[in-house]
Amino acid sequence: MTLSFRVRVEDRGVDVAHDLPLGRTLGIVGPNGIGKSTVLEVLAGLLAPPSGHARVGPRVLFDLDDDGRGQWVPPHQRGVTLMAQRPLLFPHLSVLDNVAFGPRSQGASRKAAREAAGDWLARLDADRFAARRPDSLSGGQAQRVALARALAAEPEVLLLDEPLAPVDIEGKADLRRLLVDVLGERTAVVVSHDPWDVQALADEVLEMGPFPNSRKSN
Ligand SMILES: Nc1ncnc2c1ncn2[C@@H]1O[C@H](COP(=O)(O)OP(=O)(O)OP(=O)(O)O)[C@@H](O)[C@H]1O
Repeated sequence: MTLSFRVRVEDRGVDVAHDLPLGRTLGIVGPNGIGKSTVLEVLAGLLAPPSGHARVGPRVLFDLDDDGRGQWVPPHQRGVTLMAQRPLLFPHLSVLDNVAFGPRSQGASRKAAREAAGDWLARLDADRFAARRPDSLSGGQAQRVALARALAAEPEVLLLDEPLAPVDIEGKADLRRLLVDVLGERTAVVVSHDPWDVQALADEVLEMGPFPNSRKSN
């Protein structure tokens, strides 16, 4: 069973395909502006591509022919969570309620959602921020909270866009270790500029080059 996709967004010069066995992590690398974030946005359902397909095992995320006809599943029904480059936390909610948002919107009771949020924050060593508002956090702290929020939604596929970019050099090694731990047996796609991060986190690498793309696996 795989996460298989072909993502084509011609006006952004993007045309890539990959088959990733479920439970593994794909690293996407390539120069600025080549379309790495675009691939994640399409998989998450935030950007509707003109054509192409993506499946998680037998489950279709989208499957569109060259005329754009076919199936397109909306973001909240995909079981796919994107942690974007800038952690987009809700400013009016506490850290705990930000993380509880995913389970809550999936139908968990307020108490159960908060418990799950507390557990994830503890696992990411961020439980001491639980009562704070996002605007009082540093970039690295906010990134841990954003990661806890993404994981608390229990996605089948986790997409991470430059997860270590806002973290300073001291915090990087710690967060990288946590990521290695939480990515474990998870199906994930990680975009990163940093070869160390890719080496540490990814089982396979998709290298995006000028259209048409080049590919490699390690
Ligand atoms: N919202 C948008 N509307 C139109 N074009 C966009 C939009 N976002 C990105 N692009 C264009 O799509 C192309 C791919 O951008 P994308 O952000 O996916 O690249 P990237 O590889 O993730 O870049 P970086 O490494 O700088 O984050 C670029 O040419 C960019 O200018």
